[in-house]
Amino acid sequence: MAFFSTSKSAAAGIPSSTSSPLYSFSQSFKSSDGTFTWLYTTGAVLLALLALEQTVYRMKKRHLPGAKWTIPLIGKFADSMSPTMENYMKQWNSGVLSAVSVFNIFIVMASSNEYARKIVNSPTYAEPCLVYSAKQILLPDNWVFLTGKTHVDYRRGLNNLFTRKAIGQVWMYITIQDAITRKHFAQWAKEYSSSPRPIMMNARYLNMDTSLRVFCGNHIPEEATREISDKYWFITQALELVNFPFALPGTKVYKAIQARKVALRWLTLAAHNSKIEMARGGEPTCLLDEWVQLLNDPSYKGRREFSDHEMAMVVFSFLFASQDAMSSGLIYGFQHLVDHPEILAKVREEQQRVLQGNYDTPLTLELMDQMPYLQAVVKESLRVKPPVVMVPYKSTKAFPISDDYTVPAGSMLIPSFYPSLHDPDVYPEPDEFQPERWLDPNGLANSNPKNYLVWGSGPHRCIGLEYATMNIALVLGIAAMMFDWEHEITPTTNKVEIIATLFPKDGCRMKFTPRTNQ
Ligand code: HEM
Repeated sequence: MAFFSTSKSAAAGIPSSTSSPLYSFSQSFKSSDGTFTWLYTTGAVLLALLALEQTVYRMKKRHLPGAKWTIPLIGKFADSMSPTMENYMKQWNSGVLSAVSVFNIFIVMASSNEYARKIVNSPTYAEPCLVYSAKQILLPDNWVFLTGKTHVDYRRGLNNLFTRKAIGQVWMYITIQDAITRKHFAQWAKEYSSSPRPIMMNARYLNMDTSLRVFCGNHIPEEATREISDKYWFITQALELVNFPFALPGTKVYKAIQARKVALRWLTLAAHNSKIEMARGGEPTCLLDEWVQLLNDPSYKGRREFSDHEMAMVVFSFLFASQDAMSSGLIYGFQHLVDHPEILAKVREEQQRVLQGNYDTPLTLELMDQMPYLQAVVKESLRVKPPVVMVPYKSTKAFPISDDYTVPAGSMLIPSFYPSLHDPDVYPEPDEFQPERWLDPNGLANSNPKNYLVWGSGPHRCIGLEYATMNIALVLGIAAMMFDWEHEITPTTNKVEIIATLFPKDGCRMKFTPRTNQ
C-alpha cells in the first residue's frame, strides 16, 4: 500500500516543478492539443518504476545491513558476475543476516551457524532453489527439484546407493576408484615429472572418469568419459549465482544445455545397457547395476518403473552435484598437503604402517578405516577450503527467521557455510591447516559437529558425502606413495578463484616424480 502512494506522488510531482530540466525538455515535445507526449509519459513511468524499485527494496530489507539503495535494475549484478572471497567476507561480516538485491531478486544472506542451519532445516519455509540456470541445465523434472515428502521418499530410494556396503563391497565403488586413479597416475607420471604444471584440469578429468565408471561401469564407452568431461566445463561455467536469463546461442547457459544433451544421451544408453545386463543375470559392477537390481528385488518396498531417461537424469544430478565440489576438494587436498611437508610425511608414515609395502594392492574400505590420519587430513582440507561456501534457497512463504525480521515470501536465502567452518571459537587459528584438531575425540572440533557444514545440513544434506570423502582420501593416499610432490608457488597460488566452487587461481602447479624408495 505504502509503495503505491509513494510511486504515485513521484510520478505526479514532476510536472509541478516547471524549473525541472525534464519538464523543459518535455515542453519541446508537447503535442498541439496540449497533452504531454509519449516521451514525457515514458520518462515519468520510468522514474516511477525506479522509485518503486527502491521502495520495495527498502521495505523488504528493513533494518538488515546492506546497501541503502540498490543499483537500478541490475543491483549487485557486477559483483555476482565475478565473485570474490573478499566481497563475500565483507557481506558476512556486515551482519548475521544481511540484504542484497540482484536483478530485483531480493536476497538475504545468513552468515551465522544458527541462521544458516535454520534455513536448511526449515523445509516448510524454504527450499533449495539452486542457481537460476540449474533448472535449464538439469531439466525441471529432475528429482533434485522435488520438495517436502515427495523429495524425502525419492531420496530414500537413492540412499541405498551410497551405503557403506555399496561403497565398500569388494567389486564395487572403492575398487573402481582405486583402478581409475592408478590408471590416471600412470599418465601423470609422464606428464608431470619434468616440470610443474597446473593439476586443475587433469584432476577434474580424473574425477569425472572415476564418477562415470562408478556410476555406469562399462555401460558407456571410453570415449564417452572424455567427451562428457570436456563438455562438462561449459556446465561449470554456467553455474554462476546469477546468469543472463535467456539461453540464447553463445551464452554460457546455452552451451551448458548442449553439454547436458550429450551427457544425457550417454547416460540413457548406460541405463539401458545396465537393465539388459541385469536381466541377463549379470553381476552388478556399478551404481546403475546396483539400482536396477534393487528395483528388481521383489522384497524392495520402493519398487516402481524407472525409465532409462529418468535413471539418466538421476545419474546426471550426481555428476552435477559432485564434479565441481569433488574437484575443488581434491585440488585443495593436494595443495594443502604439498604446502605442509610435515603433514604429508605423517600421511606416508601411516600408509607404510597400514600397507606394509603393498602399495600396489588395491585399497579396501577396511584398509581405509585404518588410516585415521588421512581421514583427518581430508576433513581438515575441506574445512579450510570448503568447496561449497553457500547454497541458494528460496522462501516459499514469509519466514520469521528471527524475533525482529521476517524474510518476505519469494526471496532468495543464502545460508553461508564458510563462516561456521572458520569460527575461531570452534577452530582456533581457523585458516591454518591442522588435521590434528580432528584426532582428539573430545577436542573443540569434534565437540561441535553442528559447525561442520561442508556437506550442508537437513533434508538436502549431501547424499554422496561418504563416497566423496573416501575418494579424496584414496587419491591423496595413493599419490603420496607413488610420487614425490613439488609445488611451484606463484603470485596467485593463494588467491581463490570462484567457479561455482573454490579453486586456487593458478590451478595448483605441481610436479610429481615417481618414488623409488617406498
Ligand atoms: C567434496 C565433495 C562434495 C561436497 C563438498 C558436497 C557438498 C554438498 C552440499 C553443501 C550440498 C547441499 C546441502 C544442503 O542443501 O544442505 C550437497 C547436496 C548434494 N550432493 Fe554433494 N557434495 C560433494 C560430493 C557429492 C557427491 C560425490 C555426490 C554424488 C555422488 C553428491 C551428491 C549430492 C546430491 C544429490 C545433493 C542434493 C541432495 C538433496 O537435495 O537431497 N555430492 N552436496
